[in-house]
Amino acid sequence: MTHAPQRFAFRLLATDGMARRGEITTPHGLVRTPAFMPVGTQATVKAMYTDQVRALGADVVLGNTYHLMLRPGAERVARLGGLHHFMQWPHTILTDSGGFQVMSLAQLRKLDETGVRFQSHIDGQKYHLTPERSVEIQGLLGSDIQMQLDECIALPAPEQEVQRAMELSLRWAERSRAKFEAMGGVEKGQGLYGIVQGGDVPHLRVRSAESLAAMPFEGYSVGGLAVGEPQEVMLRMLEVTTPAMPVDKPRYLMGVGTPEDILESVARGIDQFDCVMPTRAGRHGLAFTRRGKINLKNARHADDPRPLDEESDCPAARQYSRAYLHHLVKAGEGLAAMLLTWNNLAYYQQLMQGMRESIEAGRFQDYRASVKEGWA
Ligand SMILES: Nc1nc(=O)c2cc3nc(NCCN4CCCCC4)[nH]c3cc2[nH]1
Repeated sequence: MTHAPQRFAFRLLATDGMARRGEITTPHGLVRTPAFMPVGTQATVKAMYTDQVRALGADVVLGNTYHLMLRPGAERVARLGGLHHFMQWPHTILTDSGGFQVMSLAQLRKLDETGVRFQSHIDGQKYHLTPERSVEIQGLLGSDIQMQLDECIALPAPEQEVQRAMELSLRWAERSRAKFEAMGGVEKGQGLYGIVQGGDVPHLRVRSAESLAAMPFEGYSVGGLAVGEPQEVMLRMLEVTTPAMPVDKPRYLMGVGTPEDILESVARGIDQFDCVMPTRAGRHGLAFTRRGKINLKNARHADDPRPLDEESDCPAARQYSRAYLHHLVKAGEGLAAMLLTWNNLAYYQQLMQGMRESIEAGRFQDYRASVKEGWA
């Protein structure tokens, strides 16, 4: 008899203040939290092999419904065996639902109660993305952790606009959930996350979180942040939002962030993160290190024989001189993006591992202080 796959599960292993150490079980393995999820928008973590991403300690990578529905197409990926096989990543995949990317990338967008109509930024083809179609696409891709379709608005925005978008997202949460259950996602052990909206308005944040908590989502995202608001506004919204979220489900802060953003957000109860920062910055000559950021475009590195960080266990940080990396960046060599992306993802995963260990040991505040000292 075909044995039913294990159900999606989250175990809280330790807490230290609001910081949490947990473990998510998905159909493709375990996700250790706090977790940083490298972004693999078009079925690749840019400039990296999947084995390398795994070797750095990543348990999950992020894919995007918007990009993959346009190219190569969700049905085509399904015909070819699903996204895990297509990109040769046999571990957990989380996918975003497309709403955020439509609003930031597509042309001629029209949003209404049914969903969002738009034209592809690639070839102008017309699409109608609904909560149901977004879940269907994520199912076709074989995503282990799926997102509801939501409406994320830029900040600052008038309160009635924030309320309208938050209430629409709640109605779309219901429709996304119904489609996910009709497609058998629960039985497959996949998870669907509700996304908390509410902008920078505390009582709307709490209403959104409490309404979603009444629905049986496997996890909850905090959306509508990292959209141009100051860091202190983002952190303040976390302080009002995470206490209103279920304590026994994963919490995912979308699109965040810098190492400092992540440290401060773990301190306020967030478990999962994704951001293009380490990979995009790597392609633009920027290295994240324990001593802060280094811009390798800068001529001051031209004769510097030192590596980025001789104590790092990542070859990109330990073996190559800053002079060489500066040369590669100035020469526009592809190896520059490869080595700096490798270094940056290594740094982010080392930061997450350090947080996980410090929470287990009840020493998160000491770890947070020591990391910040290094940047000073
Ligand atoms: N479905 C969905 N809903 C959101 O409210 C959302 C909110 C988000 N906020 C961001 N911020 C990304 C910020 N990023 C920082 C580095 C440079 C590129 C932009 N990504 C997001 C993705 C999101 N996805």
